[in-house]
Amino acid sequence: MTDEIAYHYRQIIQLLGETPEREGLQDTPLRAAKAMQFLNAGYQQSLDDIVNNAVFESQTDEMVLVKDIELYSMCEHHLLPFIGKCHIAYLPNGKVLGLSKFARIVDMFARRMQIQENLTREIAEAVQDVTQARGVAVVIEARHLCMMMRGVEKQNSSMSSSVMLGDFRSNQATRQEFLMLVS
Ligand SMILES: Nc1nc2c(ncn2[C@@H]2O[C@H](COP(=O)(O)OP(=O)(O)OP(=O)(O)O)[C@@H](O)[C@H]2O)c(=O)[nH]1
Ligand SMILES: [Zn+2]
Repeated sequence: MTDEIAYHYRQIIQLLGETPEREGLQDTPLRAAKAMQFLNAGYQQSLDDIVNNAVFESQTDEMVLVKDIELYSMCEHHLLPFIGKCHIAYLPNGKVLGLSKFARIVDMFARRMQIQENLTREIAEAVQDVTQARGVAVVIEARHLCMMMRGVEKQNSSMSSSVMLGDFRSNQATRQEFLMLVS
């Protein structure tokens, strides 16, 4: 698979006007193939694998917030990166999720071809699925290189997207508390 992707990268490099045989580019197709496979590794993962049963019984029913999870993904329109932060909160319902698993869930969905809105929803639904929480809230703030390096070339714009499930959707005070904590 890696060799096949590398073969196509070699063709692309040539079509873009470069000489794939020149010294600096000789190993580039293979490196690029490996990098692209890493950035799309989320397709090979499942929620069960990454959560690995790290769900623990707990009587806490207060909001748990994991803030500022770094996020690197690729926009599905241009295959260029979008980079930002993800904030996840949930209202436990007898179970809590291992802390590192929030970042693993973000990475699993970010390492796929995405648009930010769908990524936000997939993360929220996965956390809901695993924790059976009374509510889940996810906010992503990101900058899209397809808008910065090309296209409209706007360097300072960023995009915020959010998904509120359960009590975060139905209870204004809960939603406000979350938004205040992440702002
Ligand atoms: N909503 C949303 N749009 C995105 C995301 N990533 C990229 N896009 C947009 O997808 C759109 C694709 O538009 P097209 O007109 O088909 O493609 P294009 O000619 O390359 O568009 P420009 O970027 O405007 O040059 C652009 O408006 C991008 O800014 C994302 O995560 N969410
Ligand atoms: Zn794009």
